[in-house]
Amino acid sequence: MSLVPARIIIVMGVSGSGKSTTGQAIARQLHAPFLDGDQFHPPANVEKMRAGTPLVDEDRWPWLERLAKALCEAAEPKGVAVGACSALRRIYRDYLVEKAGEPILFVHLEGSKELIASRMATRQHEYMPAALLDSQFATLEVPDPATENVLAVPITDSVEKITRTVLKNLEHLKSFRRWQ
Ligand SMILES: Nc1ncnc2c1ncn2[C@@H]1O[C@H](COP(=O)(O)OP(=O)(O)O)[C@@H](O)[C@H]1O
Ligand SMILES: O=C(O)[C@H](O)[C@@H](O)[C@H](O)[C@H](O)COP(=O)(O)O
Repeated sequence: MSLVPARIIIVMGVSGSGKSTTGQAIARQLHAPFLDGDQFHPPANVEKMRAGTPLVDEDRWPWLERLAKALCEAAEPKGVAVGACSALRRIYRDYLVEKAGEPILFVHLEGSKELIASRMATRQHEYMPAALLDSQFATLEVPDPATENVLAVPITDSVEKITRTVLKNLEHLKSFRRWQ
């Protein structure tokens, strides 16, 4: 499926894959607002993850809805907004699109568990333990480019290179012109 024009871009992937870092870099280049999914969790979700307990579907629906609606609002002023959200399962991605009421371009940060574990080991995170990485991979349903509006990029590339790759793909989306 060729990429569908979207005002909302969500950088997705397992914890530690680089969503916050890359999402901020893309937003900077687009002069767009950046919304980090981590900020939209209810306290109960944060406490659960901090305690080393993986979230389940029921924990995620209100979080995903809040983030989708906030991204819609954030995209109003300039016609673009960038988010970071693990969006691990296909049903979560479909739910984000449903609640946004418009297309979303997902950028999937793909990398090995070993590489991501090594990056988690050297980062400071408010609450997410590296011990949850296994459950993240167990829950991840890799997006299918044939049926989902997704661009997969390898996290072995630098943040700068990933950002360039994403922007290059946006150029083919007519909505990109409004952002320049
Ligand atoms: N492309 C990259 N190359 C090297 N290091 C990266 C890259 N992207 C992110 N990082 C580093 O990996 C760690 C995890 O990134 P982060 O943005 O916190 O991931 P997430 O938001 O998916 O949990 C951070 O220390 C970050 O600086
Ligand atoms: O289970 C999930 O859907 C994810 O764990 C999601 O909740 C997010 O990944 C965490 O908030 C940790 O944030 P980072 O992805 O920034 O590590």
